Amino acid sequence: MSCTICAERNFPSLRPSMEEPTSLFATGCGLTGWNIVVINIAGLFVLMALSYYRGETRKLRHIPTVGPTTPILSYIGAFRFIFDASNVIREHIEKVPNSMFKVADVFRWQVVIHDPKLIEEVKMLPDGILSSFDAQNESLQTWYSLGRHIVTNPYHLPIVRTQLTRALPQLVPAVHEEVVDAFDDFIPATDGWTSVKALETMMKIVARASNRIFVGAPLCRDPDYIDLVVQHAVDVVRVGTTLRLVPSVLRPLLNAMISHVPRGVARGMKHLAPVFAARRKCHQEKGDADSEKSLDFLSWLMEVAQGEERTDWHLTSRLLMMNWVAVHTSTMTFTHALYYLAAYPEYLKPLREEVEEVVKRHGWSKVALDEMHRVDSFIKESQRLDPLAVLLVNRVVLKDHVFSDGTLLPKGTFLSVATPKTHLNAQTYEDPLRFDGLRYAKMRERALGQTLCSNPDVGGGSKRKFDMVTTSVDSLAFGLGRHACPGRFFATCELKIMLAHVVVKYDIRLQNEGVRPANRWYATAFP
Ligand code: HEM
Repeated sequence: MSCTICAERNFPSLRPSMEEPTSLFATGCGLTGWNIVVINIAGLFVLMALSYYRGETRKLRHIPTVGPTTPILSYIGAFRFIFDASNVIREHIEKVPNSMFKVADVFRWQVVIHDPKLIEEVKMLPDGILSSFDAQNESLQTWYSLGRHIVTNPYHLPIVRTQLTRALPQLVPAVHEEVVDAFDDFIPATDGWTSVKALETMMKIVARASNRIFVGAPLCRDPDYIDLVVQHAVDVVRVGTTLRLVPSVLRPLLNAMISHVPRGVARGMKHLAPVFAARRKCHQEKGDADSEKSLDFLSWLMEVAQGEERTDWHLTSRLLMMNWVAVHTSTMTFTHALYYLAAYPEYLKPLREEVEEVVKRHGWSKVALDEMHRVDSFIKESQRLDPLAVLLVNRVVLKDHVFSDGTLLPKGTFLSVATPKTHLNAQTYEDPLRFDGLRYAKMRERALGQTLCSNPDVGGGSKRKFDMVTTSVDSLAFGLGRHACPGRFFATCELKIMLAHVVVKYDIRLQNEGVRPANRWYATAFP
């Protein structure tokens, strides 16, 4: 797949190859299509019998299904779900428009909610009824693939929510510097067009920019470290998806046999141990009052970690996990936006004008990013049409719960929210299938105009309502409710800097001009 960043201003060109899939999961697990089929067939029969006799089908009989529900036949649906989840979900929404439904995943039934009223209910339900952690663990066996210390002690979450988000005004210039350097390294300026593999190149740029605030420079530029953080995430997913195929009693053994994760942590320690040692030494000499203390995630982790979490091994594994949640998600999101930009180059001019005008007034700062409404709108519109997954907001029901439409979801049910229904709702979004890069900027202006007309003193709510960081039933790309992505404030800054840099520095076009490469999904893509 391809885009080009071009000659007009002596700019280089960015042109990813046509064969490159847009879904990381398609290649990311390191499994070929046939491997996936063989593994799934092997696991299929064991799980089919187990799940059927565990009575899951019986317990969820009252939830409509499109297609067969009997054992064996339901697995035809499950295989379709793996390779064509997006269309399976859309078909279900069309055929069962007024109620939740269930789809056969290879490993279980998955109940899908798409009615906006019920999605609001999901958002409000407490962790005691709907668990996000159990859903992550179930999908990717995080207990094994990441380690139980991460699952049982998620102390990184408040750090992402508070320290990272609050430090953004200080961090933005550093992220901008890293983005500029990384683009110069990977797509150096030339007089002509340069062909670039988008996903692969953006992955390295995102990994560098993210690690500038995770571990700081110069480590964020070390090619072996960058290769490790990208590869580690792939290993975690490969291990997690494979472990799901065997009964729980066999998982510790299989994990010990197939996991590369401990090897990844050991490789990471080679890079990180000297950094930890230097930071500890500095702390011993200067104490808490050190005014030159590094402002990065590693420092916050070292400050907050308790007990065994303070060891090099635990700190390294937590930093690799942060890379796992941050780098692939941001790369996928940015690559989609880049493809839209390449497919609709008419947006280059209005985006460029906005960036140049705002940067002239505020420099490359957080204030400037907050004023880049067109850039924000462009990425958000891309997320609306191409979120990370067709099903998001994954939760496990911990206690039997009756929804307001009278549907009972028994304990143990795996539920998700379908993105197409609300993201493509014609009542919210005019001409919803069309890509309109300035859609949210226009919606914001309209709402702000109306609010200011009715009361010139208000308008604060409208100001942020259409921003990328704001989650709602109509904008599910970052999830919803108390477990909505806490890293979205940082991710938004990083991706806006990247897009703003691309539009002022490059021209861009697709190898196959005007034709946006088709998406490829593995199951529902990212959890
Ligand atoms: C564009 C980039 C990103 C996208 C689209 C994205 C999307 C998501 C989604 C959909 C979820 C699940 C939300 C839910 O279930 O309701 C999530 C969770 C999470 N994300 Fe992100 N994410 C991105 C970047 C990041 C970054 C950069 C970080 C860290 C700096 C991060 C940290 C996390 C964490 C820690 C969770 C788990 C939250 C919890 O369990 O409460 N994400 N993300």
